[in-house]
Amino acid sequence: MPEPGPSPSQSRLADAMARVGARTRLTHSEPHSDTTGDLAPRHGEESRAAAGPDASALERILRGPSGVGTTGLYLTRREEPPAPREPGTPTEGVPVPGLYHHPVPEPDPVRVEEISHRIKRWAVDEVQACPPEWEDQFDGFSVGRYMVACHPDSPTVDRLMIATRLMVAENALDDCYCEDHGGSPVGLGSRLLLAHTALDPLFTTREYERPWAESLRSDAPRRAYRSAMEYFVQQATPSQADRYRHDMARLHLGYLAEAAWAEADHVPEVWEYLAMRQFNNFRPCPTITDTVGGYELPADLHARPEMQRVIALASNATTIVNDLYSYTKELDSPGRHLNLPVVITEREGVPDRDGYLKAVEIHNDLMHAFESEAAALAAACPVPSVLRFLRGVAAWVDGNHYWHQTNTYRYSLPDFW
Ligand SMILES: CC(C)=CCC/C(C)=C(\C)COP(=O)(O)OP(=O)(O)O
Ligand SMILES: [Mg+2]
Repeated sequence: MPEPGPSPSQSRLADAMARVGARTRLTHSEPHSDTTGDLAPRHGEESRAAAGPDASALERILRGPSGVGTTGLYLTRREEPPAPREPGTPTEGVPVPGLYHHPVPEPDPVRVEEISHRIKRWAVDEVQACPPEWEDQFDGFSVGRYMVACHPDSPTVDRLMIATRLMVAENALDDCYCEDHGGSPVGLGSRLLLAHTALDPLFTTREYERPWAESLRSDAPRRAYRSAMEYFVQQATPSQADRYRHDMARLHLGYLAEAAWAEADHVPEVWEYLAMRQFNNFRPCPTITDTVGGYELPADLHARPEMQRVIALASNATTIVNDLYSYTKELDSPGRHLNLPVVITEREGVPDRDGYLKAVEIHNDLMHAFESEAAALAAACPVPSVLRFLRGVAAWVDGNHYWHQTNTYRYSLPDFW
């Protein structure tokens, strides 16, 4: 059976590789940003060897192994292709003008419906994380559509539910501890640490383990974290579970920095904000793409500096997308809600519109850097699990943009154009 043609994310990596091959050499040391604010090539260690393979070679790599006897190299394949969008079906919402992004096919409505039904039952009945007064907001979040769009290679609904429960749990904690469902920076550190033990358990004496275990049932975030993590570890390898715990510790550290600035009513420098947003970040979502897909990126390949840089760049791009689409919602919320356009405007003394448009440019620079680095890594390390993981991260980036653009229940664009 002929292999399917390259998906958007595969073609994108191939295009980016062509750009990398034609551009100045990238090196393997840490990033060094120059005065232009672009992600300049990094200084230090030896430059990368001669330009990488041409785009067609990379497309062949990214399509993965083909021919007789290679099916087994794909640990899992989707049961059915995503349903094509009916011609002329308008997608809700419009993309931010000038935002570099890749449209995605409309998520399979059958799968969206199934996930939406299952996750509502879990949130309402299984973990009591969604009281009746929050149900409209829960439905408006459209988490089923979000996750189907972000994990197009998930072979089963059960595996997709792993990501969906974690997404709901992560947002429940953000809403209840940090945002508009009773959130506060005061005492956040204690609440976050105790909730984190639902992911990264306490090991202590029997006498004290009992009250700890009881505490995990004491509020919606902890019930949701504990249950979602239980389902996750049933399908994840120990190294995937450890990766996720590490990424969630990063997230919670980011929440604490944001809370410290809120308590002091402090506006950070732009670079300080970008550093915080690299931790208060969607990272724990794309990095489970292999668990959701039913394969594993080995721990040693995940730990490579080049892979860590790709993950950070992709995750940063996804999170600045949130800053851009949630800008008006956050302007309308009580107090000052920090996001990249607001911090640029305040710290660089420019009008709101200019701050917003500069944030768009920063997002675009991050996206181009992600794609170039991912393409270079794909060419340098064409291991099937690496290629599939990179495609999965790229798909998460695209699906995340699709969800932000189309969630007109939650987001609307400023009138800057
Ligand atoms: C799902 C997940 C891991 C979230 C991590 C951090 C987070 C809550 C975001 C990146 C979304 O940011 P924000 O708090 O601004 O959310 P909204 O703009 O209210 O959607
Ligand atoms: Mg936001």
